[in-house]
Amino acid sequence: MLKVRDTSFSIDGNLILHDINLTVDRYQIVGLVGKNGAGKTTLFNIICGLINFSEGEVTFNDRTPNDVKYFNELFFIPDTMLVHEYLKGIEYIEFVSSLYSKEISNEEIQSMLNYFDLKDNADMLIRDYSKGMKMKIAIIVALLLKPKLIILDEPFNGLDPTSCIKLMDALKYYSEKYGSVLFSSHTLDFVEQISDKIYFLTDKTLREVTDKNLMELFKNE
Ligand SMILES: Nc1ncnc2c1ncn2[C@@H]1O[C@H](COP(=O)(O)OP(=O)(O)OP(=O)(O)O)[C@@H](O)[C@H]1O
Repeated sequence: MLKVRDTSFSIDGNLILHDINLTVDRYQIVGLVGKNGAGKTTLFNIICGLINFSEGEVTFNDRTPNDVKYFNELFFIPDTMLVHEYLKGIEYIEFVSSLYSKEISNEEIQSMLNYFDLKDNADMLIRDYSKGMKMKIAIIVALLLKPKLIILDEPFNGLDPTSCIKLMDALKYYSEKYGSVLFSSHTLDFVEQISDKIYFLTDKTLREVTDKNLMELFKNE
């Protein structure tokens, strides 16, 4: 379903990503690791059609990012999620679901808020949310919309340990029932625990990790 083929990207003549090949299949969780500045966010921005690439091809269900339908079934949660500060949590959920023309039952919303321990904050302005709470409301929206692919850039950042465990369980459940997940993280344990496939971004190139011993990889970085 998601295919990145022989894709390269440069900024002002500096090569950031070289000849990237990546696939995410249906119902798969794919983890992406790499040191600071390796190019993970850049790669997600390319996949999400937010920046243009110089060479290669990106397709999602055979559509390219210059086709408006490409974005229909893909939901991206950036590392610093820009949520609408002057909406309440519950209003934000309602607003985004209306943008996507998705009817989500109140029961489903309440159960998701409850699961991520945000029920008591649903009527609070997002402006007053903590960093972790903002990430959780974005994750809740993504899970409720049920797109075919959720892309999350460092979703565990700022989450407390209980929320991290809940997020891992929620992503596993999501990938079994609804769709695929592509995420990046610096927490190697989480990546090893939930990923069906892991990619390592280093020296501008991407390779699939087969032995799952990520600690060893980073020792030699
Ligand atoms: N707008 C920009 N102009 C110039 N260089 C940029 C720009 N955006 C990103 N870069 C460079 O591209 C490289 C990859 O950055 P990117 O943010 O994709 O890394 P990352 O793997 O997500 O890092 P981190 O783990 O720290 O979030 C870095 O060397 C960065 O300096």
